[in-house]
Amino acid sequence: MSTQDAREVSDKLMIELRNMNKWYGDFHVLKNINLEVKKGERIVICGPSGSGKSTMIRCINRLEEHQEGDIIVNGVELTNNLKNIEIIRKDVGMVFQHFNLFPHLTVLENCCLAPIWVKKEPRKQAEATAMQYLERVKIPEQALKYPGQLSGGQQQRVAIARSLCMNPDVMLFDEPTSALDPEMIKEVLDVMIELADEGGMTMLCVTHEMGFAKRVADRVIFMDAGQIIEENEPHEFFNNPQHERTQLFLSQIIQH
Ligand SMILES: Nc1ncnc2c1ncn2[C@@H]1O[C@H](COP(=O)(O)OP(=O)(O)OP(=O)(O)O)[C@@H](O)[C@H]1O
Repeated sequence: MSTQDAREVSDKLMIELRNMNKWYGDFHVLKNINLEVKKGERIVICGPSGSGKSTMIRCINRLEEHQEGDIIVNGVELTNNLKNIEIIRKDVGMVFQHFNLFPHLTVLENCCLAPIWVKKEPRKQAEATAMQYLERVKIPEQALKYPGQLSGGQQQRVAIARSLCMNPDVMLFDEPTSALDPEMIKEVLDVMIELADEGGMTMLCVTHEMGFAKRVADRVIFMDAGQIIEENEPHEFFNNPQHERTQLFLSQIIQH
């Protein structure tokens, strides 16, 4: 565990992937994935382009279906018949590379949509909660603007606030800074670091921001060609990578 905070990781398993396999047609994209994530754990997933990182986290959120093995989220086994989709949508928040905000809704409306329609919260309560989270990501003054009127960094902070409004147990981040201009990356990473430091939230982040990984991750997972090749706590992962594919990957990326 990171030494920067006193956050506890509980023994409760929040996510379990057991011998999980997925194909796109004939293409075997995820090969026998086994992963256990404890409540409150913060995991960074890295690896070369096309190695299956996004597909793996999209399976956890039911945006993709797996064909073999088990995925259990917060004690609920995910089947491919959409039966559990509502539970997963409430428990698991996701932040995407391209923000995925609704352009025709204001920031506040974007944040309130799911709490009102999925959780059946009264509008006033949903708006009050949304304003709290917009304050937390430091853009309450943008509440009545439309996404197109905001910078990329601001839009991504709205996307994070929107996810938090559902009060999820797990947050999945799929390369949340890779579509941002360099000067906006820090403002988004700072929000993610704050969220991580508060503790309690289980976080899985696909990112190549290795400074972020060193700062907040309890565990770094390296994927290549659809497999988890190596995992370790950050200091060991970066200073003593075991697998030659990990060594090659780390030698090719910029580390801050
Ligand atoms: N809907 C799809 N149909 C067919 N193939 C797909 C589909 N989505 C992804 N793939 C392929 O699956 C592989 C894994 O893709 P994925 O996006 O999970 O990788 P990644 O590690 O997240 O890559 P990146 O870092 O570039 O986002 C890639 O070869 C990709 O082309």
